[in-house]
Amino acid sequence: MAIATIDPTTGKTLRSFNAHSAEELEARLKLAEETFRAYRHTALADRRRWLARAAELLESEAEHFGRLMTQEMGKPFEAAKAESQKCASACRYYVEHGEAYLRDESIDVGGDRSFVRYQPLGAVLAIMPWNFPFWQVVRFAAPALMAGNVGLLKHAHNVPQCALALEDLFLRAGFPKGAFQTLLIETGDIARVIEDPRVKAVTLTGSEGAGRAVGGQAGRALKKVVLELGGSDPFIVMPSAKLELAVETAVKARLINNGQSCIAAKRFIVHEAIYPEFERRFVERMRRVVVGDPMEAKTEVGPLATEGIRQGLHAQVEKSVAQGTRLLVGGKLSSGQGFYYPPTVLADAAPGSPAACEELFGPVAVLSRARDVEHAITLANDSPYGLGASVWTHDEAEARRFIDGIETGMVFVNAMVASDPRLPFGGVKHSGHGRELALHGIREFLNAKTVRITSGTTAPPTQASVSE
Ligand SMILES: O=CCCC(=O)O
Repeated sequence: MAIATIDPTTGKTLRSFNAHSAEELEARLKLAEETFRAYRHTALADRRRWLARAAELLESEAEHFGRLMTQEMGKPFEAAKAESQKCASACRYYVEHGEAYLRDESIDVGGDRSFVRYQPLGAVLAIMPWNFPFWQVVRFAAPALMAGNVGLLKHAHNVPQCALALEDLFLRAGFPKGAFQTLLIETGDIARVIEDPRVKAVTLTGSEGAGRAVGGQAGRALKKVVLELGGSDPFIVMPSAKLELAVETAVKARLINNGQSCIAAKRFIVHEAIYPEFERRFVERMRRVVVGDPMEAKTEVGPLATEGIRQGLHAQVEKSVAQGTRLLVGGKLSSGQGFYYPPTVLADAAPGSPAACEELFGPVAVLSRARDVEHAITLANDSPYGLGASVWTHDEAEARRFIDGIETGMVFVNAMVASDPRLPFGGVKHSGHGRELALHGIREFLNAKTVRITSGTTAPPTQASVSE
């Protein structure tokens, strides 16, 4: 696929980029390795200073970065500026907590001194998606750079200007040349980079299919991999919920980022006692959503990122309806220019249809009814994915049951699922493995080295005591 900026509001190609030649790629891999050798010994105080400077730039240039994001993938401009600011908060989080997270950790084994020392691994390849073109990258890069790793970014083919701006950002913030580099390479070259001995680990945010490919390549090369894949998050509403707030949040949680977020709520599971009212209000609100130019402040939903995504989503909707799923609003392709898709509500997904089994990566919601808590949990878990879940109830026992019973990496009660630098982020099942952000995120790409220091004066342990 061409590495190019294609305006999703018009379909016009604005800028194209050549992929690196073999020599250029080799030079970048070499630089990454050489930089790591020195970078891993840089003072934590220096890394903190550079990261703090990156945060300042992300804030002061939010307008410029936001414009790039909107131009390349169509998210509303206000949300794009907020994304740049959120990146600043992730940098500041690791400025504040990184040093403590990297400290030796003592373990009391009685007598001897034992501890875990956390050491960086080296160059980490980050394969990142277009949907949050800054946030997905910075949430990997901030902890990785703080920990003394160096980053190699293979960004999505449709956000090259964001990718280059990120390399430039870290350089201007003061990080040494080579600490964070963008690789303009084709998807077909990723396997070669993963296999390269100078690359020590891989992180991917992307589709389930990409996860299988990259996870397989990293596995064959025996390299650590973090996979943050798709999701089909349930949004469960019980009778004790505040209905108005639940409906308002449901719409927001479905439409965030033009509906293209792994943690967007996609399946709305509503208790039968309140279902008719929920459906009425939800459909009414979805009908009124303002779709349009993402640069305009009043726009709630802009275009999808590519024509392929639009066609793929529409095919999922059409197939689901043909199989018996009810269509309540939307579901028609507009004839004008741009990759727009109308906010769409489906209900009672036909078994086996895309609406029942697949991730819908766009502004399409699927409603269903639950008889009680256990039925709601069964419906929620009836998905290959396990990323997040949002549960709306003011009954504490019910909330506890949902927290225990739902098979996801994250459960939010009376709130939509959202990432936060302070909270670990990641999923189970086909949503991937490993965690980003918080303490868990920085520890993913570290060698947790066990150290045990004895006095050197006692006899070696017997086999029996060693295996105890
Ligand atoms: O697409 C998944 C990430 C969304 C987020 O971190 O807010």
